[in-house]
Amino acid sequence: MAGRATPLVLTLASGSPRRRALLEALFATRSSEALGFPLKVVPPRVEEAGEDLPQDPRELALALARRKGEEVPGEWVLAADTVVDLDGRVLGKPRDRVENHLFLRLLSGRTHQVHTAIYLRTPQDLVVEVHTTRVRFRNLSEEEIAWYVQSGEGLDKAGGYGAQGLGMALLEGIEGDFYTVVGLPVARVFALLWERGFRP
Ligand SMILES: Cc1cn([C@H]2C[C@H](O)[C@@H](COP(=O)(O)OP(=O)(O)OP(=O)(O)O)O2)c(=O)[nH]c1=O
Repeated sequence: MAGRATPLVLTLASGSPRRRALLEALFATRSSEALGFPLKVVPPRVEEAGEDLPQDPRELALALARRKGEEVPGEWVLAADTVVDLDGRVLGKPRDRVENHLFLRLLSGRTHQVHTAIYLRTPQDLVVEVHTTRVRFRNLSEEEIAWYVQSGEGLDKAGGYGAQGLGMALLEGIEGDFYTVVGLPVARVFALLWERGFRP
């Protein structure tokens, strides 16, 4: 249409339904516009393991977010990676229910860190940074852990739990941004987009 700028589209380089839902919530005011929804989702195909990856949990999150973002074409591209860090030990997505149980036993009664790295490529620049939130778990009984694990909720999530779901029952407290735990520091992403002229 003459005189009207082409609306900007952000490509989310992620297969995570959580990241998608958070961005959709952020962009909700645009959902009814004839201009179209400013979000496109392209899950990256990357290997999230390998000897060439850093051991340090924060560096690992940064390397993986970068790897995901570089995989996906587009002018405005956002990728992220979330790592659960228990005193330097990385707890990824549990392989199965047995490992999920083990992870929760490790997390029980202790404080861990959740690092979410973001990679934002824009027409102007590239921002790669990591955000950290501290999460404290209650003392969990074996029975409680078994109850949670059988729900299956933790299986596709770093550390084996979802703070936004049933996992809320496991938490004693959170210090920092909640959305960083769930997979995307939304307010920071919003600010970065806004500063660069992208209006969600
Ligand atoms: C700790 C925690 C993690 N998670 C999720 C967020 C991420 O989706 C996932 C961590 O795995 P990631 O590898 O960061 O993301 P992903 O594999 O789900 O998606 P993609 O790589 O395509 O972007 O764990 C929660 O949903 N809630 C939580 O409380």
